[in-house]
Amino acid sequence: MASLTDHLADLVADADAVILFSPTASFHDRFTDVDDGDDDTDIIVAAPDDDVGAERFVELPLPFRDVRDRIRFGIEGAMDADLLTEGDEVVCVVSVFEGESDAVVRVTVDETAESGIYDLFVDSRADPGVIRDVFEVAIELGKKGQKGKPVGALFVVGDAGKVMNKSRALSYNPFEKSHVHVGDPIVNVMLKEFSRLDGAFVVSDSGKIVSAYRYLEPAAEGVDIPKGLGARHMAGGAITRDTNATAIVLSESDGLVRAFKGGRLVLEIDPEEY
Ligand SMILES: Nc1ncnc2c1ncn2[C@@H]1O[C@H](COP(=O)(O)OP(=O)(O)OP(=O)(O)O)[C@@H](O)[C@H]1O
Ligand SMILES: [Mn+2]
Repeated sequence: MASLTDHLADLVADADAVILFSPTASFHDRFTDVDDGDDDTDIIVAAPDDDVGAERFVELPLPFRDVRDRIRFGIEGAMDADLLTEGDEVVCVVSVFEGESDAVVRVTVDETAESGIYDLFVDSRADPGVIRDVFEVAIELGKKGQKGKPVGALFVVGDAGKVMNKSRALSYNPFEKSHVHVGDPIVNVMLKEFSRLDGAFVVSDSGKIVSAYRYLEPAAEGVDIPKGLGARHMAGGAITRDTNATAIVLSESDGLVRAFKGGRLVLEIDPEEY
C-alpha cells in the first residue's frame, strides 16, 4: 500500500527546478546535493538577500506577504534571468506562516500568464530600490493613516520630465528647490504630511522628489483599469500608459496600495498585512 509520502511525492516528481524562498542556510544546504546530482533539477533561491551564497539567485525587493505575489515574482525573475522557460515544472518551497519553510507549491511556467510584477521593479525606468522605497512609504501611510484617519496618496515614479509635462501644479511645490530623496527618514515624514493635500507626488528615476500637488492630465485611452476605482486611480493608471512611469496609489476608501504600469494594474497590497 502506498504511503502518504508516496502520494505527496507526486507533487515534486520530475520538477525542472525548485525555488527556495528565503531559506535558512541549513535548509538550503540540504538541497545542494540535489543540484549536484545527475537529475536535471536546478535549485534557485529567491530572497531579499543572498545570505546562503546561492548559485542561482533572484532578489525579492519586498517580502511579499501574499504568497501568490511572492511566487509570481520569483518565477518571473527566474524567467528574466533565463533560469526558467515556458513549460518548466517548478516546485516552490515557501513559508506561508512566519518562520521555516512550511509549504510546497507546484507551478507550470506559463509565459502568457506573466503578471508584470517583476517588470514593475526591475524593468521600470526608476531604480528598483526607489520603487521599493515608495511602496514602503505608501504601505506605512496606509497602516497608520494621517492622525488616525485613512489617507489617500498618489506617487508617480520615474520618467519625471514627461510626467511634469503631462500635469499641472495645484499649489506651490514645496520640493521646488530641495534635493531630497525617498527612503530618507525625514522625507518620509514630509511625504506623509503633504499627502493630506490634493494631487500627486512626482519622483525621479533616482528617487528625487520632483514635486508635490501635481494634477495629472494624461490621455486616458487604452487604459485597462478595474471598474469602481475613482479619479485618483484612473489618473495614476493612465499616466503610466502615457509615459514610462510607474504609479503607486494608496486608496483612501479601501486602504489598499496598488501599482500601475503600462496602463494596467500590476500589484495590489493590503498594508495591514505588512
Ligand atoms: N488627475 C488627478 N491628478 C492628481 N490627483 C488626482 C487626480 N484626480 C483625483 N486626484 C486626487 O485623488 C483624490 C480622490 O479622488 P477620487 O475619490 O475620485 O479617487 P479614487 O480613485 O476614488 O481614490 P480613493 O480610493 O482614495 O478615494 C482627489 O481628492 C485628488 O486629490
Ligand atoms: Mn474615491
